[in-house]
Amino acid sequence: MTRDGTLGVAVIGTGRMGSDHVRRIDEVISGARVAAVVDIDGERAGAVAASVPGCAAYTDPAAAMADDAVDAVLVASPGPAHEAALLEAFARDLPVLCEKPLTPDAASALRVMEAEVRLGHRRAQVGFMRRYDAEFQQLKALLDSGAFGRTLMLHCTHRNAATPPGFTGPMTINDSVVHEIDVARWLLGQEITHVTVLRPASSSAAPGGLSDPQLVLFETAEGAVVDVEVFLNCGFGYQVRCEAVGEHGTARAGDAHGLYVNTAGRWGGEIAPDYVVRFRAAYDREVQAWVDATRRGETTGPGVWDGYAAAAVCEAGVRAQATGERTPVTLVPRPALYGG
Ligand SMILES: NC(=O)c1ccc[n+]([C@@H]2O[C@H](COP(=O)([O-])OP(=O)(O)OC[C@H]3O[C@@H](n4cnc5c(N)ncnc54)[C@H](O)[C@@H]3O)[C@@H](O)[C@H]2O)c1
Ligand SMILES: O[C@H]1[C@H](O)[C@@H](O)[C@H](O)[C@@H](O)[C@H]1O
Repeated sequence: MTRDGTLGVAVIGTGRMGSDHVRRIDEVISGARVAAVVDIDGERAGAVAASVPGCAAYTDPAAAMADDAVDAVLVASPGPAHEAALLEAFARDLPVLCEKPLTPDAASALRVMEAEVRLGHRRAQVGFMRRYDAEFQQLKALLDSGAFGRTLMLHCTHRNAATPPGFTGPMTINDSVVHEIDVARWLLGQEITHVTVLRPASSSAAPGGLSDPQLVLFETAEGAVVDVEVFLNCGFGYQVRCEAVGEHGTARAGDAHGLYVNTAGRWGGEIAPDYVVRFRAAYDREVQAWVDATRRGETTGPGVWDGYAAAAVCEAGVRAQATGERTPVTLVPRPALYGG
């Protein structure tokens, strides 16, 4: 850390999320600065580095992590590149904020978890940003207060305007539904034991071969049921909602549509175009929380066990998607490092 205690961060991957996190660290949050950026596309890394005073550009994550100005790492490369970056950071005992998913499959997530367990202390926070969204936090506090009794069901909606090019069927689970997997585990405080995926007739807006929308069902260890409508080419905007059904009441997060407007014989609010807009404040809080905890020498928030458990559920989900069968989730025992 620099003499004033500011955290020097290397941001790995300078695409949509990485460049937004660079802007966030540079302009929005306190206690950190972007010391380096890394992208296998050197031109992109160079262009992003040029926008931040004193920022170095690299094409190799290991070289950036060896830079003396780097105290911590924010991983925003695509999921398949996360394992290598995490293992390199652990080898140097550097704190990490890793964008979701931790890794795209359970075996690689397990390798990452084993490496952190060998290190002997938690070093990574996983980018499940909904845990930092104000409405989701209110919902969590309400359920934890016990006012609604046991939570019996969650009804979730996850809609995107359109999928980016190259989006595949398994990504529906691994990249999108992974958020509901984390939200369900977090809100209910239970592991998911079984996954079922139903595939209605696809929308004509779905790119060739992609099953969209889908209905994903989770069953949990204490008998709760979670349904997720995931519709990634809905066309009209970005919508994420979660309604909890308790014994004594229901509550729904995700309806804040900004200004409520009456005009020309109609009433209504706005729908965010994408996650960058909808979850802007949550990303800000998430990165600030990571920086604050790291400067205190702590690791907080969703961690590697959460990333591993989510990857195991995703793996069952991808199998359930292909077979149409109710598919069990297999988890290794929870290591003591994560409260097991
Ligand atoms: N939390 C969220 O809501 C959210 C939203 C979008 C994306 N994400 C996650 O953020 C990550 C990045 O997604 P994105 O949409 O910004 O992708 P992107 O394709 O826009 O950017 C990825 C960047 O990483 C670079 N890259 C690829 N391999 C690399 C490597 N080995 N080392 C360094 N750089 C590498 C690419 O050249 C590209 O510039 C993914 O894990 C994704 O799932 C999270
Ligand atoms: O990578 C993105 C991101 O995680 C968004 O939050 C989610 O809504 C999208 O479906 C997914 O593709």
